[in-house]
Amino acid sequence: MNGDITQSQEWAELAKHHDELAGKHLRELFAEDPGRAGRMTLTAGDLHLDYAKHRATEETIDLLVALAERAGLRERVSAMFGGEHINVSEDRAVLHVALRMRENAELVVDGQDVVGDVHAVLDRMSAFSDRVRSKEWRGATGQPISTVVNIGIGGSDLGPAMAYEALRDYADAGIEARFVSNIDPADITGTLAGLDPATTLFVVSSKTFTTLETLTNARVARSWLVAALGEDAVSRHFVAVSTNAEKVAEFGIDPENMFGFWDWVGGRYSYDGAIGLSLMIAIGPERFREMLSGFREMDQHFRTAPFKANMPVIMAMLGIWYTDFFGAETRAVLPYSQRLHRFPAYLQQLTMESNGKSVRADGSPVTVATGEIFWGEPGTNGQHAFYQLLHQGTRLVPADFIGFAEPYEDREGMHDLLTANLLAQTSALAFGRTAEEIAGEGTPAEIVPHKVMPGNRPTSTILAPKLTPSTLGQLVALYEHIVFVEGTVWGVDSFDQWGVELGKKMALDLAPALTSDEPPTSFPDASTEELVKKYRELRGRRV
Ligand SMILES: O=P(O)(O)OC[C@H]1O[C@H](O)[C@H](O)[C@@H](O)[C@@H]1O
Repeated sequence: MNGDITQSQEWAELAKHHDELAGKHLRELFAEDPGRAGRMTLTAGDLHLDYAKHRATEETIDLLVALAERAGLRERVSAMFGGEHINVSEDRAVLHVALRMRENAELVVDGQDVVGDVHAVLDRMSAFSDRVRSKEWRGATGQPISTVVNIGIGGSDLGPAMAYEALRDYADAGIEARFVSNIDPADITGTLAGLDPATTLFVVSSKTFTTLETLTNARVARSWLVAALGEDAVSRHFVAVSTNAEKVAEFGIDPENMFGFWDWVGGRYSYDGAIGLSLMIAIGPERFREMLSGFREMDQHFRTAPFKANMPVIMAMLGIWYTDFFGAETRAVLPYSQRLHRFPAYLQQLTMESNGKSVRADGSPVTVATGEIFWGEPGTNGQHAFYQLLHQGTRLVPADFIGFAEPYEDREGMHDLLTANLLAQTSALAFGRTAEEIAGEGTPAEIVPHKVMPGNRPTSTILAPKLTPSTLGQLVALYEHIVFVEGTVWGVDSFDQWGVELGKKMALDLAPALTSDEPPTSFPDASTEELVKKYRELRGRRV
């Protein structure tokens, strides 16, 4: 819908329903309807979702689905998959879903054979990965590659870094991947530590190939390599992933060794394409394609399942429910999988860069909160750190718990203990413990209030058989589509990120004030002036 969805009948009905439901405890909801535990579940591909522990009834779900309909979600989904320019502020199509379409699918957008081009790049990536993995590709001294270093930031780092960590059990060619992103020199220093230039391959990943951090790190890596092996070694040790062939050539990387993508893939939606090259080298093209089939499975589900049985739609609409009706500020993502330890960080960019917007796609201001704040850590570590606030704090923090039935490798029953923790936490969060229950255990009266567990804290539980390339793809696509649905309801452009531009430009403008021999004379503001002076003083520069 155009305009302000909060003015719709559907929104008003949800507001009214919220007034009726907000005072109800999950204990009551389960007592009134014990069958909800069996009914409020969904399956998509290999993922099983339990959403019974939400402060919602079937009526809530109906009303939320009606809101999604009202927002025009159906048409928006067709528009995205059909290649319409739904990224309006940049006048671009939004086609990360094309990165995993089957080779025989057809999609021509703005005169471009999108699927053909995607598969041509995938084939080149596969051929290159195979050469590196089979040791046919050799470094300048004739030695095979043992470490791939991805140099990128944001979407050109978080995706492949998260996925490599998630799938490192599948890295079977003896090739380690490392990731460097920060312009803090400590990052590249740590990344290069212990590496042998002769066996190191750098993948410089940048959609624009203009990003300060990435180009700076790439230059440092280049000097490190050249110092050891000479200028001629560069072409054997540097490849690039970018949409900008000209800048890649300018940097001195042979366009033959560049893997492309297109402006219709947003950085944070890009690791299932060429940005995933370092991951593909580590786990192999076959596993990478299994991951793509997982993405595809979720795409298919999202596209075809009725909204009431649609996992991304239900999870997204529950996100709207808590954000806009309960006033929740954040959403925790708690993977009970050490391998997913970078997943919350990855989701932070995916969700917050996409939906952290104050104006709608047409430029008009939004009238409700947008953009959930995602955060989290793997269980059980989080339990021993911040779960106290989740259980007994004053804030409402809806949480997504993610678990797997099979470990890649178990040790003395540890995996079952891990899962027992997940289940215990969601149960305690939902149902808590009353003062009577605690007093009944003989707890002294003055301690009882401290031990009361209020409960009524909502969670989703996602269970999958095992963390594999395919289930990872399903999981990532699930959240991509959650972002899409929420963005559609809020009416924002989930595919631009103008808010990060100003800071980047100001950093470039400010750099000379820090480094100049002469004390600078102009500053953006009085506070920054003081800080620049303090910094110069601490660095021993003239003030
Ligand atoms: O891939 P690049 O062009 O180097 O961009 C890297 C990152 O930088 C930007 O500041 C954007 O906010 C991100 O969306 C992007 O992923």
